Amino acid sequence: MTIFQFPNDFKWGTATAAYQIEGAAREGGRGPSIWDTFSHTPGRVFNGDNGDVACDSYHRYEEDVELMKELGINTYRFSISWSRIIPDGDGEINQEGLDYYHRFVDKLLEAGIEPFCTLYHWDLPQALQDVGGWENRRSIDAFVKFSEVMYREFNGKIRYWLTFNEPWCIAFLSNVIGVHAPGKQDLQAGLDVAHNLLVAHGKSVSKFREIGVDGKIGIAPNVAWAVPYSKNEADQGAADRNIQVFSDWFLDPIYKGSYPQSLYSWFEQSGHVPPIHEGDMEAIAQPIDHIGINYYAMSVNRFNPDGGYLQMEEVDMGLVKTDIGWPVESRGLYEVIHYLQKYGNIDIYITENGACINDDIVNGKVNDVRRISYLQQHIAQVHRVIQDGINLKGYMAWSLMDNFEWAEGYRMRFGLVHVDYRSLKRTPKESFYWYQNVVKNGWMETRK
Ligand SMILES: CCOCCOc1ccc(-c2cn(C[C@@H]3NC[C@@H](O)[C@H]3O)nn2)cc1
Repeated sequence: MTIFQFPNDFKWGTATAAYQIEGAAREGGRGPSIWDTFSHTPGRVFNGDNGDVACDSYHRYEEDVELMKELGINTYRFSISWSRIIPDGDGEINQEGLDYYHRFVDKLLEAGIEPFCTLYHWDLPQALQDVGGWENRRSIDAFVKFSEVMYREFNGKIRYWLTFNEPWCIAFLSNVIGVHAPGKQDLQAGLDVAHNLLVAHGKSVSKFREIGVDGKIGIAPNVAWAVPYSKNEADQGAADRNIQVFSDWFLDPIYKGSYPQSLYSWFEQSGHVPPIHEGDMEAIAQPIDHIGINYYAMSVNRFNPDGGYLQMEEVDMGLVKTDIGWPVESRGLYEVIHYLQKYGNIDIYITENGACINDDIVNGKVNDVRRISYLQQHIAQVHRVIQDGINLKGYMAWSLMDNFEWAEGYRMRFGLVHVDYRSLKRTPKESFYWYQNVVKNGWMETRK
């Protein structure tokens, strides 16, 4: 038997996001977001699923907090629906929206659970998209205004903040690959969005410092770890580009004040460059306190001239996969966190890690042993990283409960808690009780 002992002050949590769990899409003064539009556009989301109701957490948040108390976590990562706070993106403030999040955050604090708040988890107010969305620099000032409202309103209640969740998804998955909202397939649009969200991030961090918020702030890139299929240069280049587009493209501007040269040149060779205005790179490079890392899987990459904007393809090496088709390989978590040490021994939180395992309820239980195995492997890697002296401060399992998995709709389940989408009944899975034990003990044991 092996025991993996974690620091006493380690943050154990779970994570969710507003559009994926709240529902109440047209209640409480909320305005439409790009995900309301996208999910109601035929063909964009599996089965025509949408977030109109989701897990109904807008009305059931007290029940959700009770589940968190039962789970024993000390941290809960959630996101703010921008269009609940400012329905048209940069106009009037909706007090009902602020009131909702005060009720929710107060419940967390009463339960002794640290709120860990993501300001932007993909749900841009539609009114801003109508005038170009993140391609339009107007969204920069709109985001800074939204973030200022939140900083001033929740200073003293929320101490841990993230500006953006998964900037690669916001920029490239949504505007170059096109499977997420707004569903564009235009490389220049992706570079414009990536740049403008970075400027918005930096200006929001400056506002956070100017206000003197009692807390810490950062950003949460989803990261890729990739190894080349062969030793030939073309395959190595493909793997490097894949890694860099998720992490370096965003963290180099923040930590170094410039884009990574090799990937910048890669895009430039096809005539695409970020729309850098005077002062932008200085605005982006505001010091931050932590980064959140979202890790799910690693990949084996090889060069393919027809392989999209990176001329890269992932090679199926026959590994065990989760039910969304991602290979289970926890080694990548260890490798990528070491890779990120080039930015210094920064405070890192694993703000998302989990498995899509679509087991259903049988005789009142969900025996999701594959999710337990996935979590065990990845939490062991977290322990290795800490043993190496890296400042890994916390782990938030994705997700507390099954929820709206974007273009996959409700068919893909990542939760420790099962949700029946007809009755909205929550049922803790076996992985919930396994994780509860790890959190309670502060250590994890494996059989051998
Ligand atoms: C035809 C090519 O198709 C490419 C699809 O490419 C991807 C890549 C990555 C993802 C992805 C989904 N998640 C989980 C979420 N993280 C944030 C939280 O909201 C979770 O729901 N992480 N990455 C999806 C699709």
